[in-house]
Amino acid sequence: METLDELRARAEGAPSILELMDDARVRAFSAEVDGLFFDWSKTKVDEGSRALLLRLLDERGVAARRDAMFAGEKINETEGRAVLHTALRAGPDAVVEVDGVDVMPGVRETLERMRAFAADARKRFDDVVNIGIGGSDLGPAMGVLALAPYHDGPRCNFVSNVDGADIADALEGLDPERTLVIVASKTFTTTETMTNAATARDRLPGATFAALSSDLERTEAFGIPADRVFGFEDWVGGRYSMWGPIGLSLMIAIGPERFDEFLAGGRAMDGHFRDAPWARNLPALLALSGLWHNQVLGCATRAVLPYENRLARLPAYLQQLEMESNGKRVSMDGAELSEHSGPVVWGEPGTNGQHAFYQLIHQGTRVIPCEFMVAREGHEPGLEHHHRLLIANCLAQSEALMRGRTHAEAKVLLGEKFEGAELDRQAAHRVFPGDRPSTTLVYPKLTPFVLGQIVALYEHRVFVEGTVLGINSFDQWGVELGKELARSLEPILAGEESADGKDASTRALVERLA
Ligand SMILES: O=P(O)(O)OC[C@H]1O[C@](O)(CO)[C@@H](O)[C@@H]1O
Repeated sequence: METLDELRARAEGAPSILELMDDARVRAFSAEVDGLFFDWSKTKVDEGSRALLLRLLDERGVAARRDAMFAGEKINETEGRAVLHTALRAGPDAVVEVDGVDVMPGVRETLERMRAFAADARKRFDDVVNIGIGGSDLGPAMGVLALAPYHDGPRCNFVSNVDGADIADALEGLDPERTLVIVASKTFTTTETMTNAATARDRLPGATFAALSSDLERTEAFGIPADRVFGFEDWVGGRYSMWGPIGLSLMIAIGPERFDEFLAGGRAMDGHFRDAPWARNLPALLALSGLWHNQVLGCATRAVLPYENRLARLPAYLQQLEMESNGKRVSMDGAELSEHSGPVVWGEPGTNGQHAFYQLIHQGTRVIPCEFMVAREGHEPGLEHHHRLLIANCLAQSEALMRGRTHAEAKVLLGEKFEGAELDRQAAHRVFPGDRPSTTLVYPKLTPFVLGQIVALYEHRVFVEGTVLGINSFDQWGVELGKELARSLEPILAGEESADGKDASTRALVERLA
């Protein structure tokens, strides 16, 4: 891609972030929508590079593909499907057609059924156990923790791992009469989920079961009556599904009205993504900062660092959203990508990470672009001083990464303690190279509406990055081979089949573990 080459050339010998920094830059390299403020001034993108990055969006036809997505066109070409998670949060008057048929009456009807079911479940049950994995787990699990201050419904437990410890621990001490087990699986075939669901049925007789799935035949075969099944269409991808039936546990936890606020937050971000010019468009700006760091500068990872303890599951949620979407090796036409695919995404809430892995971010030899997130206000009355410390730490980290500390400054700090060569040696360990990039997302307070804004912001960011790279962000063929091989190994481990066809290492491991 020529524009990317031009960007790489500009990045060579670009001024430092501190040299670029001034008030005008902060104004130019930040944008705000509905209280959400994104600052990407602490990157090395200058005006010229920003113009090229924006050009990339036009060259790659991002606007046309975005409009095609919202219009229900089948942009998930390898599976022949539309991509319409946005329909799950569209307003009451929306009309969204797939193959000439408006899908919104069905969406609204399911949402109404969910609301009635959730309202009743909030009275009848003390515990909800959501059994699902990947997109059928991470969204609601992340959301229930994030919105703990609004959680006034039954306790919610999330079981995902096929490790029997997960389901055994979750079922411990539950009263079947007061427990709702939700089997969440789009396909209703996923080994982990179906194994855990069968165990729950055996071990908790008398519990009420509900299902969230696209496959109504399989839910019936499992024995779940139709009035406790909430279906969705194939145009909702697993990792984009927490807005609909897969969000049922979240709706039960916080109540239907607050779930509506969550949907409204997502809807507001959709409107912004569709209407705002790219230069002020938050999903586009997040994507451009991502492309700059990953494809232009060659940084293979990015850290997501929420200064919000209740966003502890957000990095895991974003790992699936970003890495399952944009971790591809070929472009839409099947040709090998000419650029790297999406980055490794990882992170932990601050300030905990500061006492664990930030050492490497500050002084390691590789540059790790950091995405900080922080709220202006917390939820804990009387603990405002905690929140001030939280904000101070968040801002201190991005400042330290940018500013760094020179050898001369380190020597001054050491004062009289050392001299000569020993002073130089000791100072070298205390040098911070600085000029390390970060972005900061500031939100007013982690309400259901704001969580909706943030999740939709990241969804669209992934879409923009994927589109620029020519990737289909909505399939996940890369998970299939491991599943097939696990299916072939299970009977070998059970002693029912021979390991002869396997390689020497796998045979030796089977022998040790069988
Ligand atoms: O909801 P299902 O069909 O059980 O799938 C769970 C997860 O498994 C995957 O298909 C990957 O194996 C994810 O994309 C999906 O979110």
